[in-house]
Amino acid sequence: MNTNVVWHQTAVTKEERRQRNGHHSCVLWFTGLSGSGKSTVANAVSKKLFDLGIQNYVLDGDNVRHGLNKDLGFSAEDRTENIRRIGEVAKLFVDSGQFVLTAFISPFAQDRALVRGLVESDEFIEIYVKCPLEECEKRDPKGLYQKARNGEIRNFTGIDSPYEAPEAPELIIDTHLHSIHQCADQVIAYLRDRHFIKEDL
Ligand SMILES: Nc1ncnc2c1ncn2[C@@H]1O[C@H](COP(=O)(O)OS(=O)(=O)O)[C@@H](OP(=O)(O)O)[C@H]1O
Ligand SMILES: Nc1ncnc2c1ncn2[C@@H]1O[C@H](COP(=O)(O)OP(=O)(O)O)[C@@H](O)[C@H]1O
Repeated sequence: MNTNVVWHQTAVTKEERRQRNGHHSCVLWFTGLSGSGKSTVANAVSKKLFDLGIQNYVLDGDNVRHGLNKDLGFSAEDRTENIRRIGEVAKLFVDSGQFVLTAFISPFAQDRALVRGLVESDEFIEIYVKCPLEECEKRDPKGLYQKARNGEIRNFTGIDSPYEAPEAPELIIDTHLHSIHQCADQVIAYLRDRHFIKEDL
């Protein structure tokens, strides 16, 4: 760590940004197996928030791994570093007064706990995108499970790399039981219940 670097207080505060935006800011942390529906539901929620006038942005596993984290692979160490960096980016989004929706497998409970600890307790909502492995394999939107089963990809989550399901997430959405629209509405209902979305919106 560089001890000559000091945190610079910004001229505009998080509270002032929230007031200008007319809403709170927080992390919606989607976690689940590949193909469980993280990206699909996060984007559906993003659109609904956008239509309500809520500033938000989706950070997606595939996209971030093309840029910021293109030096990282899928070993346990690299996944941990992947999530740590995303957590820091998510924190900046919260500071900017926006909702940030993250769609990463984030298979390790300890890594998710680390991110939770980066922000305030009312700024982190862990959403377990629950879907049985068999269903994810059936969907196999990118054909990666097939490759993992054929031994063409190693350390694939759910096949030969572990996924630690959240023990106490704020929300669980069962994407094999409900439609995309229903799952997105479940997230929006949670946000309304907890006043992350104001009553008049
Ligand atoms: N070995 C292995 N295991 C899991 N996933 C793999 C692997 N190799 C490539 N992919 C593709 O990368 C996406 C997962 O990236 P993440 O950054 O979300 O993973 S992690 O949180 O660091 O575990 C994941 O995307 P999603 O399907 O959107 O989850 C896969 O498309
Ligand atoms: N209820 C649902 N929620 C989310 N995705 C669903 C649902 N039902 C079917 N799907 C399909 O499952 C796939 C999920 O893929 P994706 O969102 O990329 O998952 P992930 O980001 O978790 O890897 C998509 O093809 C999507 O259309």
